Amino acid sequence: MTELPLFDLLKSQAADHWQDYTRHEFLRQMGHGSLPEAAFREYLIQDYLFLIQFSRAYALAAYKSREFADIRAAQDGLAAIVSETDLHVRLCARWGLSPEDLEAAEEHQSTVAYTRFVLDAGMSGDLLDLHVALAPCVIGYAEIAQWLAPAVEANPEHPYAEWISEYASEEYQSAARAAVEQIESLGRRSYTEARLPELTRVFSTATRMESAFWQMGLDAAG
Ligand SMILES: Cc1ncc(CO)c(N)n1
Repeated sequence: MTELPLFDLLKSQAADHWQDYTRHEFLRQMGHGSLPEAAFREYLIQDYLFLIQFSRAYALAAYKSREFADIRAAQDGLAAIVSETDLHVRLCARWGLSPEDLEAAEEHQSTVAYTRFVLDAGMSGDLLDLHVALAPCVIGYAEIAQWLAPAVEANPEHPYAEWISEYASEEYQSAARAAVEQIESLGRRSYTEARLPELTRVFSTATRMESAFWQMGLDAAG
């Protein structure tokens, strides 16, 4: 058993990386509304490709499950990811990009690195390893949106209102709470202290890959 809930323990082990990810320069500029559209556009196109691979990772979580409770958690995670892509399709349509255009885009190395890392962590490990690799994604975005939401409340014309509101929505926030609960549930069943270094490595790597994903957007705007 751990003293802290497992998710909090992992977050504290990776505190510096978590801070870099959830308070990244990309997000500061987004919050101020000064993020160049080119940065957001590159990010959003790559994120669509990212979500295809993340859907596969949730499907892998279903495959790795032995109980319906875990299959349902994977199904709910998969459904949340698939419905998240409506945002991407809607926003990209304004730039004249269709879902086919998005799917035809070339994957950036940051997208390949992050998604294949998560899939590999899941394939080579057990269900807890996989959910730990998935955790920074949904839980981090929920935290980020809570941080940025006041900027939208102060300015309904905020250029990134739609994106921020999506992740601040009750639906997304509750998906993030379910992701924490799933980690705790798996932790109760299969966490041992001997697993902490490897779980920390998986969690930290995924968190670092999230920062690299924001950086890819910033780099695209020069
Ligand atoms: C890179 C990345 N991380 C997390 C999320 C949240 O689902 C997302 N859409 N993209």
